[in-house]
Parts: sequence; C-alpha cells; structure tokens
Amino acid sequence: MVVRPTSMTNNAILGVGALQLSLGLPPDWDVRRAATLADARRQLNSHQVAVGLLLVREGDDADSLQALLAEYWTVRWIAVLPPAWPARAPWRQLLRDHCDDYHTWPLDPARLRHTLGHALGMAALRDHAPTPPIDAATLTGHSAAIQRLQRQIPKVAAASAPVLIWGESGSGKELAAQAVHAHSPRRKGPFVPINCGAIPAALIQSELFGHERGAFTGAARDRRGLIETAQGGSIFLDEIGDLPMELQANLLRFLQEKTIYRVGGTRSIAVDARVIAASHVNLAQAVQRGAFREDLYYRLNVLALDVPPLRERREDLLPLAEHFFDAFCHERAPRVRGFSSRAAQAIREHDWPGNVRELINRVRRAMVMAEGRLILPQDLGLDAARDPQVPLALDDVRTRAERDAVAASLQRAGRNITIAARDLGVSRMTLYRLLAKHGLGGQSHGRYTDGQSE
Ligand SMILES: Nc1ncnc2c1ncn2[C@@H]1O[C@H](COP(=O)(O)OP(=O)(O)OP(=O)(O)O)[C@@H](O)[C@H]1O
Repeated sequence: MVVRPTSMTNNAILGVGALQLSLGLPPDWDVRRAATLADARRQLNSHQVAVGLLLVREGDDADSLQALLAEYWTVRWIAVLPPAWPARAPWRQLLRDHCDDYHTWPLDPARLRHTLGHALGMAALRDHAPTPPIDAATLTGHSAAIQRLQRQIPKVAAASAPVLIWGESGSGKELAAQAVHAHSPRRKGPFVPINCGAIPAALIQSELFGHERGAFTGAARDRRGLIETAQGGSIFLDEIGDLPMELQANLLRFLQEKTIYRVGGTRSIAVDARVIAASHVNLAQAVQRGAFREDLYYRLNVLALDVPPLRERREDLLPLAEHFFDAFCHERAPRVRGFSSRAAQAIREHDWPGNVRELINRVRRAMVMAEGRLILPQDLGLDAARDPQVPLALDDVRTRAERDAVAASLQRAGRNITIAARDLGVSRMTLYRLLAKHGLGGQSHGRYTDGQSE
C-alpha cells in the first residue's frame, strides 16, 4: 500500500503485506500495495518512498523483513504485527532498530492514520536527500575556499609542471592531489602516493629510486622504485619537508632531467611521472633554516594549491558530516538515522584541529556507538563544555564571534588581506594581529595576498 498526499511530490508511503485494508485514508493520499518482498523492492527502487507500512502476519519471516528495512533505511517504517510479537527477540529488534512506530492487530484505523500522517510530516522535514555515489577524488564542500580549489584543480591538472599543495594535517591534501591526477591527461596512469615522513631514512632512497641486484646486503634482485612505478601517471610526495637532504638532490635531478638512477645502478632510466608534492610545514621557512634545498623548493613551487583548515571553512562542516554519514552508512548501528540538531551545533562549534580526518573519525565512531536514532554531541565526543545548560562566558562568546568574523571575511575576500581588512573596518596591521591571535594563518606560506587582487 502506498499513501501519498498529492501535495508531496516524490514522497510515497509503501505498504508491504498481502492484505486488503480499508483504512479510510484521505482521498488525496496515493495508496499502493506490495504483496511480496520482491514487489516491495521493485517499488522502492522505482519510487522515492518516504514511509513504509509493514503489515506482518503469521508465517512472516523476521530476518528477510529486517534485511528489507536495513536496505531501505531512509524510509520511515511503521509495522503492524500480532499482539504478542513485539516481545519476541527478532521482532523486538526489528522494531527497535528499523521502525519509527508500531501497532498490533486488530488495527485501529484512526490511530494508524494518525501515525502515518505523523511519519509523512516528519519525512517531509528530512533536509538531505541521499547523496549520489561517492567519487574518490571529489572534494565535498560549499565554502568559497573549496569552490576556489575546485576551480583551480582542472587548470592545474591540465598543465604538466610540478604542483605543491599546502595544508594542515588531515585537511585534504592527498584528496586534492588525487583530484589533480584524476582531471589530468595522465588519469589513466597510476597515482602513486608516498609519505616521505613515514619511510625509514635508511630505506627511503631504494624505496623511491629502486635498486640493482647486489647494491647492498639483501638486494637479491633488481627492484623498481616507487617513482618508476608512477610511469605515465603521477607521484604524490606527501610531507616532502621530511625528505633527507641527499635525496632532495636526487629528486631535483629527476625533476630537471626526468631520469633516475637506481641505487647501485649506473644506467639512467627515463621516467615520465608528474610530481605532486605536499607539506604541512612552511617550506619557505625550512629553506631559510637550511633544512630544505632552495633550488628544489622553487622547482616544486610552480603551481601552488592551498587547502585551508576546516575551522576556516565552517560552512563545509555539516555537508562533510552528512557526506561521511552516507559514505559509511553500511557501518552504522541500524537504528541510527542522522544527526540531532545539538550534534550539528556541536560540529559547527568545534575547532577541528585534526581537520577532515578528525571529522571522519568522530562521525564513524558516533554512527557505531550512538544509542538513539539521532547522533548526539556525546556520541561525537563533543559534549564537554557544550552543554546548553552551561552558558559560555561573554568573553568566550566574543572571542568566538571575532574569530568567525575574521575567517568568514577572509574567505569572502579570497584571502586578500587588504580587502578583508576594509570589509571588517580595521587596519591591515590589526587584521594581521587578529590572524595571529586566532591562529588563522600563522605558519602558512603564501596563504594570504596583500594586494588588491588575488
Ligand atoms: N573536501 C573533502 N571532501 C571529502 N573528503 C575529504 C575532503 N577533504 C578531506 N577528505 C577526506 O579526509 C581524509 C583526510 O584527507 P587527506 O588524506 O587528503 O588529508 P592530508 O591533508 O593529505 O592529510 P596528511 O597530511 O595527514 O596526510 C581522507 O579520507 C579524505 O578523503
């Protein structure tokens, strides 16, 4: 049975069960029936169903119904079942995990009409449609910063020069690198990520450049290095600032000559791989400290991309949280349906020092651990100091408002200090002071422009 008020386009109620019922539903509700599970699946696949009515009779199997409800978990399910069944383990679990409400036979049509109307009303409040399948190299977000990145990526991808991506840990540098590769003419070739900080110093040269047989004890045969495996594609050198000095020279040679030597080898090997490097430390400062070769820095820093930290693009927080909810929805506890408004508020207010990676971890944990139907701040581990019972001190509120205003204005101004300062009605010096105070750009390199245009 499907019920749909004509005013709600694309929202249907599907009734599953071989049953003729006269519920006296309003004439403007569109009513359909699915007599079998296969029929129900067909209808659920071809219509956007908001509410499902499960009409359970003797002989029905809890497991197969549970599988249907779990598969179509965005539907609000109402069950009607024999009186003693809600006390039985499999049915109790089905009701608790998958249903909004339940009734027992014999049916009270007036009460069921009320429940259905309520469920439809609640379904109409759902503010996010299931997202389309997730593309591994797509940056989610609506903020000006992400939109700018999304515009820059295809341009950078079309060129062949090296790319240098700056951003804090977990902010999305590797994803941006994947997006560059996916948009580039090399997209059919390999994308080889290497974390320069994670490979032990003793191994890094042979890992990157490969070795010839007998080059060192244990080198029993020739082995290609990671750079060679990126032939025809892109190599992503994460934490490039951690690359030991002597290897920086080898990398520079590769960038200049497009050839490498394996460890212990005398023959130069041509490799056609585009280098995309990333760093969370300020490489310009590393050059000044003598920790990074200046010539390599200029070779790499041809096309620069900046991935701002999450706290500077708060508009992205909820879309990202929803995105990860959908992405990991197969892992969630069955009854969990989404975020409570208090959880959304806590997400908006947290500072996210671990950036997108921290958001993913908190959302995944909450989806598994939440006890109720909606995720609460404590499920995300964000309840401390955010209890609405505990008001924030006025100073905290002012500081937060100031930081948000500065971050928002910089974003609107495309990170142009002069324009942002003018919008905020403060001098450029004051704006620099505010940036330092709120940690909004301290160690970044070249993240803000100071002229009238970007
Ligand atoms: N805008 C985004 N949309 C969707 N997923 C994102 C976005 N930004 C980051 N992510 C996801 O967040 C996680 C962390 O991102 P990523 O690994 O790219 O960060 P990173 O800056 O390279 O981190 P690190 O410097 O620690 O290696 C990844 O799972 C990535 O897919």
